[in-house]
Amino acid sequence: MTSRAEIDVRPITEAEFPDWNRALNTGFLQEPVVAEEQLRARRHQFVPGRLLGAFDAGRCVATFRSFAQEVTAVGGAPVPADAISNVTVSPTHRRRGLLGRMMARDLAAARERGDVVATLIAAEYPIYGRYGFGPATTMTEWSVDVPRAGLDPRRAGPADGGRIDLVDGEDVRKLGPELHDRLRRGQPGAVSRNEVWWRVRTGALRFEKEWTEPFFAVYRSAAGEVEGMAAYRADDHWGDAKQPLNTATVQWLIGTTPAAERALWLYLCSIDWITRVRSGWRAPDDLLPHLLPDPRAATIVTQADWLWVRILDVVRALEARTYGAPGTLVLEVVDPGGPAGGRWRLEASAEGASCTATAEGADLVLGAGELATLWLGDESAVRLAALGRVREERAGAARMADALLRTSRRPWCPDMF
Ligand SMILES: CC(=O)SCCNC(=O)CCNC(=O)[C@H](O)C(C)(C)COP(=O)(O)OP(=O)(O)OC[C@H]1O[C@@H](n2cnc3c(N)ncnc32)[C@H](O)[C@@H]1OP(=O)(O)O
Repeated sequence: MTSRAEIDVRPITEAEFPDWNRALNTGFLQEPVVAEEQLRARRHQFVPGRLLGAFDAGRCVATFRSFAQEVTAVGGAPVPADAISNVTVSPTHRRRGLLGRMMARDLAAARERGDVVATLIAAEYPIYGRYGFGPATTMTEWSVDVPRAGLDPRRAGPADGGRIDLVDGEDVRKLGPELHDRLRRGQPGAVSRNEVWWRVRTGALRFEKEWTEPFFAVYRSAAGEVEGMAAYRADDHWGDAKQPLNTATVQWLIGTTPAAERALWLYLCSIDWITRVRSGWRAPDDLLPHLLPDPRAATIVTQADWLWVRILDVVRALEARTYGAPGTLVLEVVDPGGPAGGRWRLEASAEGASCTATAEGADLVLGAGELATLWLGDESAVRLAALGRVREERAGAARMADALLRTSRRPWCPDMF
């Protein structure tokens, strides 16, 4: 077997892209042969320098891709992020440090470029904490038992003068990007979607062999503004007594106003034959259950960590966001060999925040992963202190951190990437 040092970790060339994709599929336990059409489509994600591979005797045995993204901070500012995806190590080469080498290389380059954070969606919880990532948003998926929800079956469309129309992929590519941009400007934790995202979700680019068009629904307000959009599929399931028992599964649903969210969810829960609606990946405080006369008709089927964040630049990350109250906190961030380590004085006020390196005594001591977990406002410092993951050096500092950092609505990342 080739020794550790002989395995080359480096950016791939475009000519190596097919071999890299074979390794990618292998790592994700998918059919290793990637057809020419899929390769052509996936090539749109090839950015020189941003796809790493590990090569053993010329064969690709590990993959890693990062791309430019923006993640919305609390308060709405877009923050430049190094989004990480397609992380695999072939089963023949696991636990020999290949992920560690690829991650170190990518994070160093991200820091060099000036990215403020790195982001990813973790396949398994234990993988990324060691690299200074912390879970920063939570995903909840509901299953709605439609007959139990208590909706009036005579209801016909939105009651607010708005309307819902079914559209095709081309309309989605036209209307979706601008709608989504409005959504993410107001949604902490949301990430940017590039053109490839829209093309893949509408079948204009086929990353996978099997693709069929879902239903696309658009909500327009009484004033004619596009305020919401959803993609959903329905299965074909009938009961023994010849009654329809179909499930609608939401692929994605975005609304820039509560009226749009209400209209789209009530639409989905009132389609004839549909007796169950799977919500897809929502924020844990999504309106959905409470739009139903009987909220218990919506049961949680999945709840898990979702967007993981790694702070690369503490000053810019903390200055990019707004705070729930004015106050001063000195944070000692433990990040051995990493960019977030040090003691930082955060001064938050209505005018914004300033963050500077300081030699003062710390109020709170925490790891880089804990800082990332607190950054989008979803987690409580008091809770992390109770877990022993944050240490108070000044009594009441964790409570103070919560007053500053936490938000009234929870952050949400609608996307998987
Ligand atoms: C953002 C994304 O793309 S998420 C997708 C992640 N990919 C997958 O889940 C695909 C299947 N899994 C894999 O391909 C590999 O197991 C990987 C990529 C998760 C890990 O790759 P490896 O090269 O084995 O990791 P590496 O050897 O660098 O491990 C570093 C450390 O993390 C630990 N580790 C790695 N993966 C895991 C895991 N799944 N669970 C627990 N610990 C893990 C290792 O034990 C090691 O710990 P140590 O330093 O204390 O010995």
